Amino acid sequence: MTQTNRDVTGSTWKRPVPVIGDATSAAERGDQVSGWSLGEEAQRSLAEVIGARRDIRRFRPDEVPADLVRTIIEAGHAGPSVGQSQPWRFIVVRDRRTRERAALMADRERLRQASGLTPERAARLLDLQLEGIREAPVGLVVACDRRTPASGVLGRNTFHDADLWSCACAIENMWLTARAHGLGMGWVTLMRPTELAGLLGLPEGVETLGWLCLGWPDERPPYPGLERKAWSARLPLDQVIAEDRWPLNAPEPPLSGLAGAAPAVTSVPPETSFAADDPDSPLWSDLAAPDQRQVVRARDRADDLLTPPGSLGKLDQALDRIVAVCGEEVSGGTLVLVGADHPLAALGVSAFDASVTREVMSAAVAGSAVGVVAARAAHLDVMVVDAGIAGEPLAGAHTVTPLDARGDVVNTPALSRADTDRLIKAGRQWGAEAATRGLVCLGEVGVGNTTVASALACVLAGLTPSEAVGIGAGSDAAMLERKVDLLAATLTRLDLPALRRDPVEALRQVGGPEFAVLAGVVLGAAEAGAVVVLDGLATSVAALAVVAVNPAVQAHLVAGQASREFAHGRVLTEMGLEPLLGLRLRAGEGVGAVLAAQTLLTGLAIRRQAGRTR
Ligand SMILES: Cc1cc2ncn([C@H]3O[C@H](COP(=O)(O)O)[C@@H](O)[C@H]3O)c2cc1C
Ligand SMILES: O=C(O)c1cccnc1
Repeated sequence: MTQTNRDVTGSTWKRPVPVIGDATSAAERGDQVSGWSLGEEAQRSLAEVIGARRDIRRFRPDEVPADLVRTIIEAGHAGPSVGQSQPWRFIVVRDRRTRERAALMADRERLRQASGLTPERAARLLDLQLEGIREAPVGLVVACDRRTPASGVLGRNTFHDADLWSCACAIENMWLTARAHGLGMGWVTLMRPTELAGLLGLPEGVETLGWLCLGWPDERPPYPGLERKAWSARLPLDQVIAEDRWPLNAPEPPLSGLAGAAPAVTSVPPETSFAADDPDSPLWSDLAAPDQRQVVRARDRADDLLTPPGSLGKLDQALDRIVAVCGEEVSGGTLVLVGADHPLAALGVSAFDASVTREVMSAAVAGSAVGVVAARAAHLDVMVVDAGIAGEPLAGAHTVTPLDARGDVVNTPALSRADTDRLIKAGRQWGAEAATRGLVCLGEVGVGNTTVASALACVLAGLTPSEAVGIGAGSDAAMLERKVDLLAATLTRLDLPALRRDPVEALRQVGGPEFAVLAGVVLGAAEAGAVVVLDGLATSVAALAVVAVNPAVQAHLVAGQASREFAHGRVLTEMGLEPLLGLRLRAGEGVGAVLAAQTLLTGLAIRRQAGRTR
């Protein structure tokens, strides 16, 4: 039977066209099923933008106009969301300290990930620049407000995570829009979600999807960076398409990517890895990480060298850091060697008698201690500091000693608060002084101080006593056991979360004089525009106290080496620092820092003198 448009009266009526919503008729839609198309030009443009979208990790320092940021967020807000719930909230982060802290979280996580890979894969990962949080002038965090019960949102009762997918759609919209405008975006999920939530003060029930870096790109990759670096390849399309059902005999995932990846994080992450903001703290500083213009200029210069970019590996990464902080001209430096005795030594934690501290420090002043000889051979200056060595003040050394009674760490605080503050202050001045002569290398002497350093590592980096102790200058099995027991006893008298938020108090409770002075040196040198080269566990844990208060200081640090102390690696990871050398040193005295400085100075000479390509 043929259909007609006439009704029982034989009439045809005019179609009522709605004045709101869809005005098309069924007839129109049936006559031209592809009539909703935006046309070939739009299709071509869209395909072009999708094909040209890249994850950007290198940014120019130029500002992004606020209206452009808004345009991009508008595109996100135009995205699809489950039940039109619009669960996204866009946090625009321009605050320097917040961005520096986020960058530090990513540095830390990068090292944690590498530690779970095969050595070859780890090396490849560490060569990659994985994010540009510090560089990008804008950080954008998409947070998903999940506090609406899933049952209250159309379509979420069955797929609970559809709200998160909605946020991911918003991100893709923003990413494409940024690309169309010539802006680069990089999506960073290399950080612990709970740490990022803590950093941004997100309430319970609000989750982030990571951190988006936004800025003008300082790379224009024609294809994905991870392909360019031979990390992974795009899968053939047919390998990812199945018909009707999951294919039989399909290879097990992962089809590509992180072979041998680290297991997922299982330990409970700390609430926050940073100290409470306290401008009255003697470790507080207004220091900013190096200006991104300098960072990019340093890299621009390195890109011109007559050698493949990054050919010096880890050394190149450290050199980029130094050049960004203080330029290429640095050709010298100073070893700041700080010594002190420790009441803890009386508890049998060292293979050597406490008198060795004075002996070695006297040799340092005379120019024949191992660290000082190394420094002289590397053409570095030496500054020797007596921070509390039993007996007369050490002739020929700078002196700042505790005035109040000292404790053994295990049962009583190591220092008084007044002494801690004073020692930090003195170190800060010496650090500024040493900074005028180039690299500032840290060294220490103090019989028993690897155990003190372990105690600080427990407090500041969350290590357990058995993770924190090492052989020091030469412990045997019984001594190691005793050290673990003493540390365990120490921790029972402390309020660990409170101490973690107050690194000065940590230095006072479970530190000692050279740690406080070294922390001051780190801060003073960084503030004066120098790069500080760390040595072993003791110097590194002193630096950690400073970084916990001021994330910007991290950009001024180079980890000279990974020492024999197991905890050293963990402390460096906590600061997001990868050690330059791995010589299994257990010398102390700044030997590793000096050897690293020598290598760094050679690298700087290459940067200054090697052939250029324009
Ligand atoms: C002769 C001598 C010279 C040193 N120079 C540095 N250390 C290193 O060892 C000490 C820490 O190890 P522990 O905690 O096991 O006592 C610190 O003085 C450290 O700098 C030395 C140790 C000795 C014996
Ligand atoms: O790792 C260190 O810094 C270390 C190890 C042993 C002795 N002194 C220092």
